[in-house]
Amino acid sequence: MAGGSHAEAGDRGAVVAHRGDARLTGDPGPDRDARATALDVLAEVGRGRRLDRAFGVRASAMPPRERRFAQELAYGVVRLRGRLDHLLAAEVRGGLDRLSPGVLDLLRLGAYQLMRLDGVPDYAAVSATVDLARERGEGRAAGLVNAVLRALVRNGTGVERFPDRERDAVGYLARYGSHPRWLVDRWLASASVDAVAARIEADNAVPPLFFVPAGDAAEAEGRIAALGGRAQSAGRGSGALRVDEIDPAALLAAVPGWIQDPGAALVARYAHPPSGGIVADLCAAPGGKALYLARRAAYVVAADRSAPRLPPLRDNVARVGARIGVVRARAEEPPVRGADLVLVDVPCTGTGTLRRHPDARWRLSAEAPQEMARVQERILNGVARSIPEGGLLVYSTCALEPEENEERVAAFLESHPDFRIEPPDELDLPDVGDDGLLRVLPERTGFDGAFAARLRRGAAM
Ligand SMILES: C[S@@+](CC[C@H](N)C(=O)[O-])C[C@H]1O[C@@H](n2cnc3c(N)ncnc32)[C@H](O)[C@@H]1O
Repeated sequence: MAGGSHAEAGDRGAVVAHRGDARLTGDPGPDRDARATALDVLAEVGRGRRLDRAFGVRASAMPPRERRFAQELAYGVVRLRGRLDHLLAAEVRGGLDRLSPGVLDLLRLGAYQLMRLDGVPDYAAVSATVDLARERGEGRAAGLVNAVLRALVRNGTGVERFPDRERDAVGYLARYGSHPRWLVDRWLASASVDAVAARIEADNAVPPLFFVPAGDAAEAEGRIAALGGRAQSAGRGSGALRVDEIDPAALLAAVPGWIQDPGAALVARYAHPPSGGIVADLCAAPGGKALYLARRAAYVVAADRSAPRLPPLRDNVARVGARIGVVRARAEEPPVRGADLVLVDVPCTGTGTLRRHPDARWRLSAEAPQEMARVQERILNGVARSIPEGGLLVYSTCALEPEENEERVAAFLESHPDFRIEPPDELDLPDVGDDGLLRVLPERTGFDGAFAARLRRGAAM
């Protein structure tokens, strides 16, 4: 069973906390609602909707306890889909392909409760799933659901039912680790089984709640304690706090600051604009890095090409009261010239943030890193033209793939010999390598993965 209190970030940076120890209350009503909501969310994800959006819409009006249980179920099933399907395939005669999407989701939901939730007795998980099948008009499948889940109870859901790690590392990592095989193959091409296993374990963890105070950290910690929460530094120079035992909405209402993973915070910290300088953040929505940069800069221009992503960005700026102007613009046609520092936090595969967006692993294709690399190259080359002599350009992603990171930077430097890597040496950040690049690895830090290159235009002094 997953323990402790956790949080998942939504697309807009909104975070909903939940406990891994969600358990039956003795009142079947709320738990039934949570299971039904989780099933609706899974159906939407199956139709191609993003998990955070589907969950945000479906669960926003639920009472907190039911919402946490629904979140544990929906996020948990998506996160461990590969593991669940391996177990279910062994029990369903004829294979999973013969099942309708609705019945497959019901089985995943039931199997997840059997596998992960000690607080839900096996009999309750089975009978609640069978009841849900009947309610959903899947009465003809209720017998199958009952038989398959009972078989799982009998046969178990442990690691011994999966390919052996020594004999079939790819099979073990893909199935027990619940990651697509192409991604496992890709990572194993440049890292050991142990290293990939550690990354996969990090991806399958429920992310804690992290918060960046707008002002003094000690004061923020005091306010969090007064609210009954616990805060401690996330470390590694991120400036973020790990916060437990507190509802994110209560935290945001009472303490000036924003919710942000330390991996993302480290990109903004590493960017390190000149104190009192002008910054342009050209892929800014929903705005976490712009808010962080505004702590040091005199003014930040936060631009994004996406109209629907601008209102949440504006809301975040207004809530914190930061010196940030928001505009709609394409990075290739920057709305400001002559900034001291330009950040392009480009769209990417997001392979560093799979724990926060567990559905992304199933959406991505093996071609995605190359496809994203072409988009990133276009943005980076377009933005470079607006960087003045002596100015700084920071390129960043939340991906872990070399095509999107090191190879992009190498190709850029090759075609732009007037730029060079210039890390912020005065900061002493442990995730900056000897080559001056920032690499935040989930398996090393417990943070979301991130990459950044701080580039100066002009000859070395
Ligand atoms: C990784 S997200 C940025 C996250 C943001 N920096 C933060 O810290 O909250 C990438 C953003 O780039 C935007 N985007 C994609 N292509 C763009 C372009 N050509 N010009 C400007 N923005 C773009 C997307 O709309 C998306 O909001």
